[in-house]
Amino acid sequence: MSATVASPVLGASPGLISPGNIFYFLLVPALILWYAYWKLSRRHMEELAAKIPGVPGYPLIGNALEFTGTSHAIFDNLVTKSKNLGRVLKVWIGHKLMVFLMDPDDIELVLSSHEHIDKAEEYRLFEPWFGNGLLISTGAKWRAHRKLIAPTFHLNVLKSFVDLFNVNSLQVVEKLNKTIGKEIDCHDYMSEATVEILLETAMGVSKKTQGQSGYDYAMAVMKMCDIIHLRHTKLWLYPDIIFNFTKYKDYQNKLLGTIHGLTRKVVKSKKAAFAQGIRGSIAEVPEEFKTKISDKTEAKTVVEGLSFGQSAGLKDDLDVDDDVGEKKRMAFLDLLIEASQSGVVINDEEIKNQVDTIMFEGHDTTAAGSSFFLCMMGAHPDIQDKVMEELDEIFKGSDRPVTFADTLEMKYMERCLMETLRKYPPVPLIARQLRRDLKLASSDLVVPAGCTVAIPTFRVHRLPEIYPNPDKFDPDNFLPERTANRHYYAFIPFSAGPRSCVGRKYAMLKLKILLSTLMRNFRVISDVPEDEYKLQGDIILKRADGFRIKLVPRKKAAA
Ligand code: HEM
Repeated sequence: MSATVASPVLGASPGLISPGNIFYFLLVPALILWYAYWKLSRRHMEELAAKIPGVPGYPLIGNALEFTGTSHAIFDNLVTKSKNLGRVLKVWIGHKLMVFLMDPDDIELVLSSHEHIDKAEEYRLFEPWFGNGLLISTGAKWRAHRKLIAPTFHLNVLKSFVDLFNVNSLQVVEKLNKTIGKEIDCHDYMSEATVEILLETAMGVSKKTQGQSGYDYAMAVMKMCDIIHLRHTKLWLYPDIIFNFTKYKDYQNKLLGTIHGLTRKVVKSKKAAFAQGIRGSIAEVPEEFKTKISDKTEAKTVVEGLSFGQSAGLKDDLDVDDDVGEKKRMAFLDLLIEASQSGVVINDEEIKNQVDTIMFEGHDTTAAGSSFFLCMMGAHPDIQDKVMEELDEIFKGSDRPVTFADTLEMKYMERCLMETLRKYPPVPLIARQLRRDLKLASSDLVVPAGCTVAIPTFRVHRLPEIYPNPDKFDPDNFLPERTANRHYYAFIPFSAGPRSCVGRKYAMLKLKILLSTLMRNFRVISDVPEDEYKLQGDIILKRADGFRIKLVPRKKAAA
């Protein structure tokens, strides 16, 4: 071979020092150094994690295979496996550590803390949807916005929504009258109704002027949840760098177009009304629906269902009894727009984020809760009879609208609602990012900083030590004598502590008015026993087999 033919290596450079070689010489040690640093920085976490019991996994992927299959299969698998394990359980998903806590004493440490308030990293997938909204924000921003928003769900504001809850509930009855005797998925009806109720109450706009049906919005939300759940379970879709090149990204953009389209319109109409000096909801209430706004003495007789936790001697920012003053007693969007006029506490983009957050949190959770309630009525006719007896006692056959005072009399129905939220908590899992090690109360274990702490409400609500016969639907679980000595953190459908649900009183009042109106008009029939339900826990708990029920009229349906 002639010496003039350059070797591909030597010919490129007379020595070993080519730019390519320098790159490799530097890259390899840099990678080794980075890996050594990464391993070292995780040593503390891995040492503590090694002591926590868990399911054996595989190298590199850990327990990731437990999260494969259909939504229902994943949910079923996790629930079944966790039943036989202890109350603290570790799971590795690739390099990510998740520690599940099921002991109420441990849960209290996390949820009551003002330190462990950061949402888990997995919530970042909501960012394109909610931006920096209350559900996912943290630190000073979260604190300032929580302080601003919590009073807008004060009982005195909620009482002013009673008439609109009534009007909207009767409109659902009219729609359902057309389905008599046919099998329906009641979740479709509940989703549409809960979106429309939110528009007319917390947002204070008329649903008629929004040009897009609540149903389209609700369906877009449901599909967005499917995408987010898919990214939580199909791990290759989790990093944006891959997700952005998939068909799901385009689909997500389309869905967000529908979702943000509605919220933009809502903010625009409210601002226009505000500019004209109009305050409060612009939705119309026909004269016959106008009930007397209850006086302050009634607020003092609030039962535990509305004033969650107060009965257990616990208070948070929603349980303040003091009169917060006329100025602060404004509905959600009214107050945000007023605050934005000064531009200090909240700007326009942040208002949109909060509207997106409340529209999602406020509708999908209550749609699931009310749908499960109706299924429970169908599955337990004896319990349904008792609910009807109580309602007949309160309303004595009259068609009059529900008053706030009536809702306080619905003691048995409230127990049924609580029991529904126990067995089927709409938010089946709450997750936090730990910034500091957490020494557990139930054992000597320490949960390491840097991991995700997951609180599976669905499992906690079925602990046999706390709820004997936990799979039985038994509203008496919420008799005062039974709740009195129960650990407060053993029933957490609305979470608890500083990051508890701001909408819980709104939810309970709305559900009582909506569901009592339905139960005054219909009997629910269902021949699917509870143990045949196929559940899926993608963000919000649902029945994968559909919320199938039939309705028959309790009295002659309106023509
Ligand atoms: C049955 C109905 C509802 C249930 C079961 C429920 C449950 C929950 C839960 C468990 C959380 C904590 C989530 C977490 O930490 O990841 C939460 C937070 C929240 N909920 Fe609800 N919710 C319901 C209804 C509502 C309603 C009607 C609204 C508003 C109108 C609402 C607004 C919010 C907001 C804004 C947060 C975030 C609070 C914060 O982080 O400071 N929720 N909800």
